[in-house]
Amino acid sequence: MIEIQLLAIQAIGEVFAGANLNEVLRNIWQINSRLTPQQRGAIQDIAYGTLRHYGQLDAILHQLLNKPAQDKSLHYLLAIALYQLCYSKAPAHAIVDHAVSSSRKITRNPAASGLINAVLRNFMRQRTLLLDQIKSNEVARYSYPQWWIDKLRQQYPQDYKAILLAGNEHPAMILRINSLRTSVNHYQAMLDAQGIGSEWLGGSALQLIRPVSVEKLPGFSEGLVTVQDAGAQFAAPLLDVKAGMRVLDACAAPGGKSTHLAELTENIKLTVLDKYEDRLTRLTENFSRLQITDYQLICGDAMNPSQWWNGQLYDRILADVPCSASGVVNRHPDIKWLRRPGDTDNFAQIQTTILNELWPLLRHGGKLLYATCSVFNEENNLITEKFLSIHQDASRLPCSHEEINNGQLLPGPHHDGFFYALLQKN
Ligand SMILES: C[S@@+](CC[C@H](N)C(=O)[O-])C[C@H]1O[C@@H](n2cnc3c(N)ncnc32)[C@H](O)[C@@H]1O
Repeated sequence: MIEIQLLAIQAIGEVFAGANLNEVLRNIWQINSRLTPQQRGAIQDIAYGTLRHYGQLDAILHQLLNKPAQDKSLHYLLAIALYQLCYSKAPAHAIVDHAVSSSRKITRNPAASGLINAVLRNFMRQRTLLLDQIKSNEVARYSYPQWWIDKLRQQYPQDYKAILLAGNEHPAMILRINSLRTSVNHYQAMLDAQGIGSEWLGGSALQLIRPVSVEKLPGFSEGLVTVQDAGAQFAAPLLDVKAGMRVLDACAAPGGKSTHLAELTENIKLTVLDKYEDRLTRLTENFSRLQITDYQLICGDAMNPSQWWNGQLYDRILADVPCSASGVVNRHPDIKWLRRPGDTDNFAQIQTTILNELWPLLRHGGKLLYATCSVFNEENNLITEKFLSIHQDASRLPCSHEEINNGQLLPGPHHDGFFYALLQKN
């Protein structure tokens, strides 16, 4: 457990220094190639769980420490051990013993191991009282930065608590059945035969009762299914693509929504664009696994179509723009600690530019779907309302789905948070 704790500390330290958790873990796996799948799973669980509940764990530490630990690694070690004590089934004495040993690997200062031991044992003695004392502290209760809580309360006075809590749940594993290759009923029977329970959510979406690794999914490498959140699966059907149409996915990588477009309608002229070469590599892997070969790939900037556009208008455009990702914190708990209050304004500028630049590429009568995985209004309705006020040739079509309210799909047990605005050129 000591090595697991130490690598989890490294991951959390790098996230708080500004790095993306997935990339950090990928690097840790690469450098420590001898880690077993179980060890990787344990590190991942501790890193994700500690970040998911960091507001609470940090508040407990503030109660227990007279002053914050000088060495940040010791602070993260305490947070990790508290996470394990509160949320794991590991025996408490083993967690404390291992934390003390881990502290010896971090520093030779003997006071450090004494501190770790005293703080953790103190927590175990006063657990109920300490948890009670931090109840009135919102950052501790919800485990989000205060500005994030305040923004959601202001924008969703009725729903903000449910949104915050949904972001702290373990994400569901949802599959999209490739309708070109199989059917929902048939694939569900294949899952049943493997002892993998699932629930149909509508359309091509099946939620697994318990997540499994993709290698265990029948026909995964042959392209029968894709792992994709149910909310993300709303995008392709909304765009209403017909055979023969020219379709642009302007922010396409890693290809979740564009592969869905290709699965839903055969014989479309699909162009997939993304600004980043490395992300396009992942996209091509996904296309080839799903055996989709008929598409045009462009590495280019959606903010600057003059660099890559050949002048032929599109019938449909998907603009799944870069955003704060505030609707998918359940999958990426690092996001809530990495974002800063001003980030939404920066994203809004990029989103507005992409929308304005893509609009001239759409033919008259054509449709553009503006999408984000954010719940912040500045990236969603505020962008599209401003766009509609400036572009007289644009109108907004309804996104008819009972769960989508004014374009916004709030995160819940069966899907993440998304925003969709379907715009038509008149
Ligand atoms: C929300 S993700 C898209 C997810 C994708 N649609 C899917 O369903 O798998 C946004 C994508 O936009 C890309 N991106 C960011 N800025 C861009 C730009 N200026 N032009 C084109 N792509 C951009 C990012 O690399 C990222 O892959």
